Amino acid sequence: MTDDACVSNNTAPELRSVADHRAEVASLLTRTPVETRPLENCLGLALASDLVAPISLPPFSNSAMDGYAVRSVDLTEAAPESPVTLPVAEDIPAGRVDVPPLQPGTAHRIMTGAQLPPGADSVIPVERTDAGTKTVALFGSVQPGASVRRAGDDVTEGTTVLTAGTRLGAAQLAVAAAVGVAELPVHRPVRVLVLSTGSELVAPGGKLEPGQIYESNGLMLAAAVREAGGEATVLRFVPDDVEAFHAALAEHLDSADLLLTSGGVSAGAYEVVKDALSGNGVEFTKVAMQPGMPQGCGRYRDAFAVVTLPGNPVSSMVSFEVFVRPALLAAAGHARTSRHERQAVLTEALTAPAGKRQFRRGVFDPATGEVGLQGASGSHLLGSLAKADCLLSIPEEVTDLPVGSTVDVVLLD
Ligand SMILES: Nc1nc2c(c(=O)[nH]1)N[C@H]1C(S)=C(S)[C@@H](COP(=O)(O)OP(=O)(O)OC[C@H]3O[C@@H](n4cnc5c(N)ncnc54)[C@H](O)[C@@H]3O)O[C@H]1N2
Ligand code: MOO
Repeated sequence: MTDDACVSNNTAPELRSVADHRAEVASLLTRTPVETRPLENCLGLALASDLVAPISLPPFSNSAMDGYAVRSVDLTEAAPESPVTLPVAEDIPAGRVDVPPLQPGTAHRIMTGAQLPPGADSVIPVERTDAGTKTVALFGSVQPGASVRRAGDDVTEGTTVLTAGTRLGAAQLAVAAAVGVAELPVHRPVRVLVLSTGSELVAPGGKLEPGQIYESNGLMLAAAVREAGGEATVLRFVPDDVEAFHAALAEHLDSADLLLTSGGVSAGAYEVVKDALSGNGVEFTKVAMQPGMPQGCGRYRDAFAVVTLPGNPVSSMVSFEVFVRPALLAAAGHARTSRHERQAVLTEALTAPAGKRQFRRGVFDPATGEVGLQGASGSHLLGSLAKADCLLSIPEEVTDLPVGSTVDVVLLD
């Protein structure tokens, strides 16, 4: 989510703006240290310094096809009705290291990826030959360079192949391996302690009594942290004892960078998160946003950073997207901290509260550039959230959007 998506001067005066709260959350997390990891342990992490290619790719000129390495001048007269026949002097499978030069008037049988012999300038695919092994009939001419992958035509030795801050996904890890690098300097993942509170919560799989619900925020937030390249540990705490809450946190003081809580922060009589963290470095506030109004953040007893998210599942997830995800990515060294955003055409009318940035769930159609709403605005509508692939970001001053309006959408996948 870019800064522009949320900056507005039209925030309700008693509320903190989305941009201010996001900056506050981001300021709590410092850049994680750099460590060197084997490639297989780098998925999703950010590269800490530029990767300069120690070799070129391809490292040597090689064949793009299974066929015959030839000199194109030897085939100028070749045609389907009048093939040119050449002796097959060598067989070159991929991996052969002693490749003899090609003499004029001969062919080498060659496989995809095998070194092009000196003297050859092109490869004719086996389908355009009689596939002979002693002599071969070639049914057409070839251009110089045909079916040849030149040394260095992909990556040149000594050039930057990946820049610092790049997220290491499958393709990035593959190119590092292809240039022969076995380990990379990366920022250590941010370690997040995910805590959900609420005596109404029952672990999925258990039996529900009337008044109880299954716990879902802990799993959701831990998964969101992991998707953003962080490490998550989930803690569950039943809210009746502030001292027990502090004792539970004390066990993790040295092993977490961020405590992420959900629930227990609004105006109820039993708000353990608020009771335990107020006065211990955490400030609670209301942000001009819907869902996600009750928020809190700070530094717990000069140790880890704390972000308290509202308990309603959609509020929790949207708050994670807007405040926590960009901060986690920045702290872990990622150059790109925002989702892809674009403008889309609304297929149905909507209304939004004045003075608050509203995030509605939607489904975006990339073929038409249209977006439809997925469910109503209620912050308990987890079923709708699970079907959505984008958030519509509706500015603070906008209260009505008719069908056909242009709206900003944040793409979630
Ligand atoms: N009088 C007021 N009441 C409320 C206000 C307010 O300003 N004044 N704000 C409302 C808004 S907006 C929100 S959002 C919620 C936030 O409440 P809390 O963060 O204190 O969350 P809880 O009360 O603990 O829970 C809210 C809701 O979410 C469910 N929940 C909580 N944790 C989980 C979990 N881990 N897994 C699944 N579901 C969870 C919980 O059962 C409640 O239904 O407050 C409004 N009220
Ligand atoms: O503002 Mo609360 O976070 O929607 O329901």
